[in-house]
Amino acid sequence: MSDESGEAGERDEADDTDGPDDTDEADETTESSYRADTDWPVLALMRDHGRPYLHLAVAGLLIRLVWIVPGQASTAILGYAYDTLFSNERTFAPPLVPQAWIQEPIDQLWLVAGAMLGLTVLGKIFQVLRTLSWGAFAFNLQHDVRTGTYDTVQRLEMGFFDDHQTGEVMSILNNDVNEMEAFFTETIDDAMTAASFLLGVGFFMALLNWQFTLVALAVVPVIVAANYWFSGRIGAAYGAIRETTGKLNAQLQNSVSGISVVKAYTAEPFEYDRVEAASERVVDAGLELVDIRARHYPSMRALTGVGVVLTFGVGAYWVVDGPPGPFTLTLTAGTLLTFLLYTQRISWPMIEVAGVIDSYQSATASADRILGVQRAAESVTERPDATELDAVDGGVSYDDVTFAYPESDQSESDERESPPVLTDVSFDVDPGETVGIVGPTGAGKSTLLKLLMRFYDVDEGSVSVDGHDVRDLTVDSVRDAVGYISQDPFLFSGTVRANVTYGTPQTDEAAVWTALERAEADAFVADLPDGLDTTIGERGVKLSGGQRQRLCLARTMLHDPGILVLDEATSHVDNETEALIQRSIASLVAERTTIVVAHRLSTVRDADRIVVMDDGEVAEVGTHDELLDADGLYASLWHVQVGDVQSLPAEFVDRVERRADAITTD
Ligand SMILES: Nc1ncnc2c1ncn2[C@@H]1O[C@H](COP(=O)(O)OP(=O)(O)OP(=O)(O)O)[C@@H](O)[C@H]1O
Repeated sequence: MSDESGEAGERDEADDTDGPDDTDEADETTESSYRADTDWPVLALMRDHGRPYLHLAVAGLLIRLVWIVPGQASTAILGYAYDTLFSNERTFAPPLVPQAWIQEPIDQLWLVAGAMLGLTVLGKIFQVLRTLSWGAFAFNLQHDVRTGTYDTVQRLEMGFFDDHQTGEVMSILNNDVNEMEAFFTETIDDAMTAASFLLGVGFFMALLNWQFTLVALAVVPVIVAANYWFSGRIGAAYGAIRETTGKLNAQLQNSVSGISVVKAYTAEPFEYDRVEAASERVVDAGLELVDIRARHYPSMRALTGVGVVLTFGVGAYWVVDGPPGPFTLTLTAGTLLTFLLYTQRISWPMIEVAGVIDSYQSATASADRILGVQRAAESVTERPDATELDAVDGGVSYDDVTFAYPESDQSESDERESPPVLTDVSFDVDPGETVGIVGPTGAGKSTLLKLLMRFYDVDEGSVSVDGHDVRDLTVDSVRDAVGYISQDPFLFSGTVRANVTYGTPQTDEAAVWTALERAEADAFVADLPDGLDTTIGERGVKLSGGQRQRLCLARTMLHDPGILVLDEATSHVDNETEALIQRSIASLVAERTTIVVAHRLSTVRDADRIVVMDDGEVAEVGTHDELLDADGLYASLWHVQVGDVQSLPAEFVDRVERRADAITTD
């Protein structure tokens, strides 16, 4: 909060240098993707998030309004006392005070001193109340913006995360929201302080001598014009700073999270160059900002100085020689003293206006990005009449499913469709059945699972659970019914217990150990230094791939879903661990419908049925033996895996060679 008599609140540049990316190209392509392009984005955020705390803002505003006139009365009293007590130009007869109390000059002096002291004490009490109510409003509002934006981000469809870099989203949730805090807690109050100061001073000036007020405020139109110019320039500069800061964060996040690859390839100098380039772009944007400020603030001071000199020069002439030119009102020395004090003091709010514009434009650049995330289109939306999937039998059907990933052309801010990755896919999984999905890389296997989880919605056809189109069901109830174990299982930084009971926090210790036993994870967890309470590091880095996978299986066992989908769940482990995991998966699979995506065909050999995908289409369906007998794509893949390459048909070998050529050409 600025002191009312203090200097202009020039913003600290250090606040603004928190932020570039892989390449210059990426800079260009993501530029418009975080912009809401809304008029008045700060007001929109306040409207969306400030309602519950409106009473606090109103209290702060009322206190401010009540104090506008009394806040400037001391200076007017000083001028009045000078004219009446020292130069005897006027009689001492203040309103509302019985004349009998102020017969003697000493009584008059006491009254003046008492009034000024009373106004100062009352002013400080009002300032405390105003600061408390406005501060409470500002922090609650900022909290609401942060949690609201986070909630929106976690509900956005997966496509958003495919297109946006985590580091930049983090930058919005953290840096941009923090920028808003500075605006809510300081600038709004500073703006009101400056406005009420100007109004109060303007009121007393006009009351004392409206003609001389025109002279004293002659520089104001020039100041307004200069601030208008400043507002446009500084707004563009802040937009560039937020943009480059977000990209720097994205680059830092990329480089730090890929640190093991960086080290393995001794790519530290390369990564350093990328971070340096990104940081230099922030510096360039920051220097532009500094340049604009460096020109503007001194100009403001010079202009207000000209105002004081003008007031003194014309005022002194006016007092001595009477009103100049067209003016008619007389000016006393005491009134001139009051005007001089006012014009001196007015320079702070005049410059503060520039600080408020500066901070407002900074907040606008951040608010625009926050709203850009809050208003990101959701491609998976819940129908208003969506129903809950209650008791799950576990039947799953894919009917003529065609799907293409939405491809966003961010530089144009529009979306266009990429070629379909699934075309007319149909197959059923009966309750309790285990179905394997196999096929060459990129055939669309994982995509099938993502459609079932409603990470995306089909373009044509339908995916159903127990006969209900998943689009007619609530997203939560579908995801509750499906247990998904991916290729790269995610563990949160925290204890083994917190990770295994994630989603089922009330589980007792005995149930946790049972789940660990069934997942074949009990032995290694018991050997950890603190057992269930051992901290396993960010993303479980202190565990092996197989251990992580088994903890995820234990988590799924506690969750006990009606349908289990496994996406290459054993792809990252050795044969011994695979055998262990397969044993634990077997106990999960026995009780529920299971869909298993696998490259290692041995994983699905015993499945009730195997769906063979090829280039987004279903190529074959059957049991392992049926498919081998059919001697098609599955049989060829099987021969590759068992090392029997002599039995491969010529067209399969051709196909693999064409694919390899295509990859090399790409
Ligand atoms: N988020 C995405 N956005 C755009 N295209 C995608 C996305 N995810 C996958 N694809 C593309 O969709 C196609 C099918 O991918 P999918 O992951 O389903 O194949 P897959 O058969 O599971 O492959 P793999 O066996 O290598 O895991 C691929 O061409 C892939 O490049």
